[in-house]
Amino acid sequence: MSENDTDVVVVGAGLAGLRCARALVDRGHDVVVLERDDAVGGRIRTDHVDGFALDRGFQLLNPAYRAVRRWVDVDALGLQPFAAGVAARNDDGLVRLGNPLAAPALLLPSVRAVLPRPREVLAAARWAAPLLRARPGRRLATSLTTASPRRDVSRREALDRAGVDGLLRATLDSFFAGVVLEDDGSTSQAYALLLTATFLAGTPALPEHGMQALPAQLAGRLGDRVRLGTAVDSVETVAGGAVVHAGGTTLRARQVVVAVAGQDAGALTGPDAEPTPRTKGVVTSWFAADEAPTDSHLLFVDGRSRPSGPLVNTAVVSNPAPSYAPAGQHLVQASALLGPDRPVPTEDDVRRHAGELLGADPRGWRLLHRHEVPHALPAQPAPLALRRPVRLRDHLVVCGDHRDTASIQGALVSGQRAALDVAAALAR
Ligand SMILES: Cc1cc2nc3c(=O)[nH]c(=O)nc-3n(C[C@H](O)[C@H](O)[C@H](O)COP(=O)(O)OP(=O)(O)OC[C@H]3O[C@@H](n4cnc5c(N)ncnc54)[C@H](O)[C@@H]3O)c2cc1C
Repeated sequence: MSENDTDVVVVGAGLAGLRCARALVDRGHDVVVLERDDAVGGRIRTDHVDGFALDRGFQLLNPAYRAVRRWVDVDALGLQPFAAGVAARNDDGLVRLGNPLAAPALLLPSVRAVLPRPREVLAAARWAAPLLRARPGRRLATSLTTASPRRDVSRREALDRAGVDGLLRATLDSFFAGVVLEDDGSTSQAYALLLTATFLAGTPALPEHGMQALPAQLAGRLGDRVRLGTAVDSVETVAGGAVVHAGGTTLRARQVVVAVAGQDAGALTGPDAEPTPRTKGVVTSWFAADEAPTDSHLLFVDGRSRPSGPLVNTAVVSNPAPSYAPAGQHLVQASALLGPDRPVPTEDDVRRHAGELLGADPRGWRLLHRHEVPHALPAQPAPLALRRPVRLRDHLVVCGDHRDTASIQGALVSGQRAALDVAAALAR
């Protein structure tokens, strides 16, 4: 045994790798985490520009995620909640729809928006009915996916079958486009319902010091077990363990956990890796404004019959999250889909569309930065595969959001599952 030997090497310090490492350390194992980048967080990083906090791609933390409630000190993050709803620009103006239980101020606007549309409301209720039918006492995710896995269809098909159209369809479609990063309705209906339940259970928010505070908190408990700036070149399983090559260093461990994003995993796990998951991209433009374009704390979407594009959503982030902008300044995010057939939109188009949705003149806004994230999320088509195996072979385990749901919740759960599998193997 060389001096480098350890029980477990975890490759990657995103949420999955950090959760996995922490669970193993708590069980008394020696763990080393190797991270390629100069900080932990993976897809959850925050840049600080001219006093503004700019997350690398707009995203929100829902404190209702079970994994977050269980493994994150939510109070320490100083969460700043958005309003629990959306503002949809439609052909007649702006409507505000929300969960009145979480945001009582949205009760009247929501009632006003849906009252003239009883048929649409009934259809939307039909679409969401499986949420009500979920068996009491079972986890919703399990209920939705194991009750009738073969019946899971795309969210487009489910909405069509339920007859959802008009304003509610346009609002649901544009809202989901920004969450699951596709606007063709290809995401699993079971996953769309799971997300809906999570949005009803909790209000998405931003930590006081930016989204990166979340992985930073998880890493803080690991101390110098995390080695930054260490890109792993290869992982080799050998008799009794695995060997990890990183730069000039070789590390031998009894178990290795590859906790990198799905599109990068195959290069390290070798020929028996699962097929690389299809990913979806997003580009977020961040603007500074001297005047708040609106005082709303909502996310704005395009619910018009002919959306002008290119944005899936926009928001004045500093309204709900004042810590994201210096005093007297305002921060606007504007996000568009990114992919092979979705090039980065021009700044003029982004500015125009954000101005239309927010009902403001965008000409004075200053572009602070544009984050292009081509592999933001693994696709979640139907039928939803909720729990993919984490053990690839003896001494080698994988985790990451590509093993569970494409979310903060999924990444944390996959890390925990990997840790339990590794702990069991170490005990043998
Ligand atoms: C723009 C955007 C918006 C999102 N919005 C939401 C949202 O609102 N709500 C939600 O729940 N989820 C959201 N997500 C998804 C969520 O952020 C991810 O699911 C989660 O962060 C994935 O964590 P992970 O640990 O699986 O992977 P990653 O974060 O990708 O971590 C993998 C780590 O491995 C490292 N690595 C890769 N290769 C190597 C190597 N060879 N050697 C060493 N290290 C390596 C990487 O640097 C990285 O740190 C969003 C994601 C993005 C990008």
